[in-house]
Amino acid sequence: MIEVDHLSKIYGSTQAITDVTFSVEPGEILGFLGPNGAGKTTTMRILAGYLPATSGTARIAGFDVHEQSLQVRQRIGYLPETPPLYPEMTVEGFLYFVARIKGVSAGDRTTKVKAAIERCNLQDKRHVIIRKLSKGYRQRVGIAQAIVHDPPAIILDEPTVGLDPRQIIEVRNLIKSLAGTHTIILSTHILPEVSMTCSRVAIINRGKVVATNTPEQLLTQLTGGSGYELEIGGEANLAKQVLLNLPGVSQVESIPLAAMHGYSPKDNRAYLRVISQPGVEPGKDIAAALLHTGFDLYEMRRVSATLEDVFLQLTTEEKNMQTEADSAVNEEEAA
Ligand SMILES: Nc1ncnc2c1ncn2[C@@H]1O[C@H](COP(=O)(O)OP(=O)(O)OP(=O)(O)O)[C@@H](O)[C@H]1O
Repeated sequence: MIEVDHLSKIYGSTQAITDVTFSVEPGEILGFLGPNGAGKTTTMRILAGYLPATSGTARIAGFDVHEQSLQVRQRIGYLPETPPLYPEMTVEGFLYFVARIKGVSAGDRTTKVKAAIERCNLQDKRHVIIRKLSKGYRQRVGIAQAIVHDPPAIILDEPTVGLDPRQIIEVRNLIKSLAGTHTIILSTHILPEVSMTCSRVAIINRGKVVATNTPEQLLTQLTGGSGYELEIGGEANLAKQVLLNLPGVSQVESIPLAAMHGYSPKDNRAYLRVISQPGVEPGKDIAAALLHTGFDLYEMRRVSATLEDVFLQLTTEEKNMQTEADSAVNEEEAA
């Protein structure tokens, strides 16, 4: 239903997105997840036909977002980061207005507006002026304007930002209720939003899609399942060599500072995460090998990888690689 093929966008000298490729199947909710500045809004605006790409193509229901923007706009609902509302209109008046400009025929408008109001649970507010609504209700009106012409595809850019926890749950439930009959892209920087709402996730970092999969498969693909976190006394690289030689150990990495929940790092200690092969329990061997080779073992605990680990791993590795590349360029320039 939505096909994005090698999209890139350059603003002046800023490369906002590079070679972004993914697709969304009919009825699916795809979470488009990335840290601030990753390129989510740029991608969403291109898909909605509001911004031309520098290169690449995107198709919605078979129509090119740039070449056939009129057909595309009839087939998508778009909720930008700031909903486009007319504050002096009533909820119902505004939805009639949007239905008209989205090309809903006069005969169909009443049914469509009524359906959008019911779907977004706005019955009590239909005659209220938008300016007087709370942020949560305004967001519902934003979603109602996106779906009033009953489009097959919906693009939501950070739909729960600024809402209180109760409103967040309501808006997430509303989005989930739209899946199946609609194809949805939900852009967000909030991890739990993806695990709670989406069937698949594309992770974007520094303008590039670094992974696309179901949340469960991302965990298996990138971490191989569960593992252990260790706090040891001694040199991290030596310990990594010792541990990588053990049967059942597939990966050993330093825990990034940002992911050190519950640890306050101390000098001369190393903090490692050991990933074990699925179905293997190498805990006893890890402890024995470390003590045998002269390391102190201060803490060892079993951990199940979370989507947060995967997200941090993907977004931190990319950053590290980029920092290394940047410093290589700087060294070359200095030489
Ligand atoms: N109009 C613009 N002119 C120049 N640079 C821009 C423009 N819009 C975005 N950028 C840059 O492009 C990059 C991607 O921005 P974008 O808004 O798409 O990211 P985002 O993932 O939506 O971030 P956020 O979650 O903070 O909204 C950033 O480096 C941003 O500074």
